[in-house]
Amino acid sequence: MKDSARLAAAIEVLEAVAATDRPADRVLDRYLKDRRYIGGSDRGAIAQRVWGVLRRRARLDWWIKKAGKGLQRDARGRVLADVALTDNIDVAGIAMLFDGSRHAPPALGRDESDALRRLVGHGLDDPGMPPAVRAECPNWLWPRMEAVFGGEVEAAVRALGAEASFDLRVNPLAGADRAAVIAELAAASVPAEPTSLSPVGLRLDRRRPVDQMPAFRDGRIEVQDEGSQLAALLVGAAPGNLVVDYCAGAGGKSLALAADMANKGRLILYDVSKARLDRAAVRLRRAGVNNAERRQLADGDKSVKRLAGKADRVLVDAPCTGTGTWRRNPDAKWRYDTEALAEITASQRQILERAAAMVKPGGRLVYVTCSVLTDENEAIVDGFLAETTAFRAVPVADVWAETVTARGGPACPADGPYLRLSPHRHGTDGFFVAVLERGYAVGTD
Ligand SMILES: C[S@@+](CC[C@H](N)C(=O)[O-])C[C@H]1O[C@@H](n2cnc3c(N)ncnc32)[C@H](O)[C@@H]1O
Repeated sequence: MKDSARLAAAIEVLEAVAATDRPADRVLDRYLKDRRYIGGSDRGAIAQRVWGVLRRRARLDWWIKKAGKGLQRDARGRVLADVALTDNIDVAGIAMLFDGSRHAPPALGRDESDALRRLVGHGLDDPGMPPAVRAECPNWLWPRMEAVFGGEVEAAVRALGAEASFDLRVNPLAGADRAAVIAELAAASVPAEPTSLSPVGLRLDRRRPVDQMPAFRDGRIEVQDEGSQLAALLVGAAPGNLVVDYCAGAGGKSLALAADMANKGRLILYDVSKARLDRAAVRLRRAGVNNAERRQLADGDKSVKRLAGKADRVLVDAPCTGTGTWRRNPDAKWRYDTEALAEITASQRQILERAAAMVKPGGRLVYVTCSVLTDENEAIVDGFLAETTAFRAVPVADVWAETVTARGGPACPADGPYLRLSPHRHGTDGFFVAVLERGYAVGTD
């Protein structure tokens, strides 16, 4: 493929991303699957441009505005600005790539050439950019990020948008042991190190097609961010427990809960999405889990009511804005606004209340999001606790000592009632975890 055809393909993918709610990685996968004739290095170049433009979007848009008329804030405009600002190439060179020939993008217009002339020679960063633009943060979210991260806000938000690490969880249910898996991967020339916080994780040097490896096929490893591993460990699921994973999705955390239960007791996966629960089934089978039930939620679900006051552990991995996963989904940050946030927080509060009813006296309700925003985290949990006397927050350092340090992990990196993980501090995706315990005596509301 010529460079011009790669750029045309990147523009097509970015247009498709803008036209759908599906995550960018799915859109890109589909695009490439439908075009199997595209070779490996071309795929890499297309993906690199697509991810680069998505990660640099705020700064590209700032330059597009500055360049005046000629470039639009759309897929073509952003790719043109990206080439001008990051490829060290002049306008004549860009015109050779955008020449309208077969497989190339349509030829440059005069206004486009003029606008590009105002960009060429500049780098992507500029001292005149507002901090939110420099950090690639949507404007409406910046004050919220400042409230969470204070003086570290720029470093924190930049890290949220940088490239993600690639982590695996080792699965003892399938007979895996961390040191043995490291040795096996090393023999296949895949360097892996133990994760620094999770006692059951491995960090690879970069993203790898692990689904081709025997350790993945026979369920000894799973792809899971270290932050997600920690959230699951903090649930403290134990053999013989009744554990409910109330927003189980495709089962990422259910797999980890099942491992902690050693296949003893009952693990119930709920979700509103049948497609996700179906994907969970495949993963549960591969991981050797045989004590899990999957249930699609419907309104007024009787099976939830039957579990009232029965569960030892209920995990609520709530649907959220995903600000903590921008490293993996850079497109997601542009999909929300204050209205969408208000809808999400209303649903989080409702889900937490429904899930709470299933917890038995002495049992625990664990609320998790992969967002760093106070609206979705402390505000939800504190609002819930303010209206019930049945639950109290267990300080996260206490839970961590029981569930992470006791398994060979380090001391808790946080104090206070809740845990907030973020890439700039912990090298994980952004996560929030609150552990609430139902008392035996006081209030049952
Ligand atoms: C953060 S994702 C779960 C990820 C999953 N726990 C994992 O570790 O892979 C949130 C899930 O909540 C589900 N969900 C959305 N609304 C829900 C509701 N009202 N009740 C239960 N689950 C819901 C979504 O379908 C989605 O799968």
